[in-house]
Amino acid sequence: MGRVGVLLLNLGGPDKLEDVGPFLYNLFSDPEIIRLPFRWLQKPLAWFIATRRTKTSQENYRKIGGGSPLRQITEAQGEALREQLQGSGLDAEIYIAMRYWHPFTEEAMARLIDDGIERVVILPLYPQFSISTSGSSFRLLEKIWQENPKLQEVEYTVIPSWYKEKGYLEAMAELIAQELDQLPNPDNAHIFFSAHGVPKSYVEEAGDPYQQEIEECTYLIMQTLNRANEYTLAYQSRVGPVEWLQPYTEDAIEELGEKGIKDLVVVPISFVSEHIETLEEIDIEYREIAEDCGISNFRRVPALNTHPVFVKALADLTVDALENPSLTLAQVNQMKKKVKIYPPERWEWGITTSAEVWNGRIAMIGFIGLLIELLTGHGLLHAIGILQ
Ligand SMILES: C=CC1=C(C)c2cc3[nH]c(cc4nc(cc5[nH]c(cc1n2)c(C)c5CCC(=O)O)C(CCC(=O)O)=C4C)c(C)c3C=C
Ligand SMILES: [Fe+2]
Ligand SMILES: [Fe+2]
Repeated sequence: MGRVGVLLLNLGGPDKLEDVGPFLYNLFSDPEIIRLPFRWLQKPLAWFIATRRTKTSQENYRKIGGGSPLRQITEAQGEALREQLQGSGLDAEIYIAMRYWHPFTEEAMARLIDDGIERVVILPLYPQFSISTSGSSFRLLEKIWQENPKLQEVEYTVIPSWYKEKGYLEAMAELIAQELDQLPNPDNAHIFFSAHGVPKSYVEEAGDPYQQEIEECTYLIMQTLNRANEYTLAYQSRVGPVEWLQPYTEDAIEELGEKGIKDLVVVPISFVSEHIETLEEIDIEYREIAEDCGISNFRRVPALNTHPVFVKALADLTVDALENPSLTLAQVNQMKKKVKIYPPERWEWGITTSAEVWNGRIAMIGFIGLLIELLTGHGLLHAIGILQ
């Protein structure tokens, strides 16, 4: 076998407060994060939203030490994986490919080519697939592969999602059990799975399998845990005005508080490293909500980070991927997008879903155009003299 590389995909996060604005701009420039009918609107809208969000987001990063720990943790995971693979006789180089911040996917691919890697395993650090996370990285990689002739000789295989992996489920169950057992009465605790949300339209219109994978993953973790505790699944971190997957974490916590739940063990399940949504959103914001509604014992299960059982699971996934038939990026992008075409391909007359979708979009574009014009002083209404 030629020289092997493992490409670890992750989202990336600002290392320091000055990075927050450009990081947010990169994130909102991605059509897999904000799905617009017109490409030309993407960059101005990304600039607009990033500019508006930067201050609040910086405040949140300030509360967790002035930047995201994601790069450091992902590097430690990469190093632990390299050692684990070496221990089982596979010498592999690890490459970290972030989607919106350093080390960018393009940088990782350039290094991988320079190092003369001949076989690559593409392993997203997201257990469940979403169009907005692994899907976005896969799409970018497909483009990089198509555009670089040097990559035509590099063999690769993709692991689309891996939430059913035994070692992953066992590591999650172990961490939950540890947290439950800190409580005076572990059997009475309510287990609260908090997944990162996505807009509802991703699932219902674009066919994102994310919700189904999250639900199945939650069920499998509970089976592995093998305890009789009651549990809830809710979705956190909603951004913007559209509807996201429900129930929202904040509402579900309040409801449990009203029902008289006193002990809550919160499990972050869409992500395997500590990041702003665990350290700030759960540990600070949701804890406050819980305490305000009478939940006196609020505990959060730590992220997997470099948990040895989890690292072993990543190594097993890598070895299995090398031993099994390869999966291409085109196959995975096709396979994971299985329901409706978005936007609807064929126009239908009357009060149809497609008409409603387009009406909404046209109204949104008009509204955004007006906002940008009011802020910048340039645009159609100024040109034709309606605004001065
Ligand atoms: C599985 C995990 C994630 C999904 C799904 C996801 C979808 C998603 N996220 C946004 C908007 C933002 N995400 C931000 C940061 C961020 N998101 C994830 C994970 C998922 N996102 C991570 C790991 C991070 C980085 C965290 C860090 O420590 O830096 C941010 C920036 C932070 C903030 O301002 O709140 C935004 C904004 C959307 C719109 C979306 C689905 C469409
Ligand atoms: Fe996010
Ligand atoms: Fe958030």
